[in-house]
Amino acid sequence: MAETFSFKLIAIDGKARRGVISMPRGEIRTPAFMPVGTGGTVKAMYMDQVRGVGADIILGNTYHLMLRPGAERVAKLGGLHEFARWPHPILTDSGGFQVMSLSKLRKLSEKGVTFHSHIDGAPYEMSPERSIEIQGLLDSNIQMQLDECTALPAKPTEIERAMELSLRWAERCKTAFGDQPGKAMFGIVQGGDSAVMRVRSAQALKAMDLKGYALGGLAVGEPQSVMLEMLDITCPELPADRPRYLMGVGTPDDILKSVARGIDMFDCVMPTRAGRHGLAYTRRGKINLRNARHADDPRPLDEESDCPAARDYSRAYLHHLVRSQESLGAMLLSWNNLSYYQKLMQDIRAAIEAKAFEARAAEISEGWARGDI
Ligand SMILES: CNc1nc2c(CCNCC3CCCC3)c3nc(N)[nH]c(=O)c3cc2[nH]1
Repeated sequence: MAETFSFKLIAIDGKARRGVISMPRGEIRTPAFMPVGTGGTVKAMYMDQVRGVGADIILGNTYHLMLRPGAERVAKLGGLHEFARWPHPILTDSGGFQVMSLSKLRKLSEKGVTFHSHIDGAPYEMSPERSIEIQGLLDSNIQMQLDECTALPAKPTEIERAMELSLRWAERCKTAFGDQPGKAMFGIVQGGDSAVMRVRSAQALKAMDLKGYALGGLAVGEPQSVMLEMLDITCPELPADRPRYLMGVGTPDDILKSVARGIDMFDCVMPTRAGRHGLAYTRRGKINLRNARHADDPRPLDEESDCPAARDYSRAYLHHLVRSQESLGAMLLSWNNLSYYQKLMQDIRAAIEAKAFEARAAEISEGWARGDI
């Protein structure tokens, strides 16, 4: 265990990077996929299973946890690691993105954002300082700055306003965070789909000498080509020796293409949310187990997988569970999907070390294209 936060690059293949983040709570192998644990739980999974499929870090959700059960309550109970029995690193988002997408009657100003809880309508205020305070109360190991994510498409003046506000909030978060050796506060690059704004945001955040950098304002409905273009423009402006986190991404294809452009960390609700809706990720693409064609199929999802959910249950049984809305359906498919995503990241890390990333990425994509699932 390291006393401080450090990022080491182990291998580089083109722009793809294999690295490791060392922190007191443990190490994070990159490129990393971080399962989303919104209310202090990775839905339908035991934390032992989450660890068992190979996750080194999970996400907590400042917005949800501050509303229920409350950040001060979690702190009194020993912090999120104790509360949720996850002893490894936790990254928390700052809450701004969730406020704008979930809460009611929200008002944004220089000071921060005021809003009413989507749960009981109670009024709240989230300033950069309060967001960092809440993430501290949760004992989060990697804390995100409070930012404003611009929905796309947006007018250039709107993109510039939100990007500049986010930079001022980054400074305030850096001041509020202070110096916490074993923890990190990441800045978030904004700038919408504007190359000029992205470069300005990245350069200003680089000057703040932060421990890590997220790319925000993407995966908000823009075409994949636009997202990838923003990566091509932004990554070269960021310091090579700090981790880069692409927020909210994504599908396996998004991940392969983003690793190829220099991204180290990902988070996405897809594998767990899709699992709860009967969708299974496999080496040969996605399977919708609600579909009647699986009703008599005795084959498992993937006989070669080392995950019991993929290897020991027939598609007919999974189809039955999903159709009957049995909890075990969501549990087994979430397990399968997270296992698939972690296996994908393991493949990616090994391929970069072997300087064979491009070829391996092509093989993985062919597997999906082949279908016959
Ligand atoms: C899905 N697409 C997407 N997600 C974005 C997210 C959220 C990432 N996921 C966080 C977890 C989800 C629940 C608990 C934490 C973004 N977050 C911030 N702060 N800023 C963005 O520009 C930002 C942009 C994002 N785009």
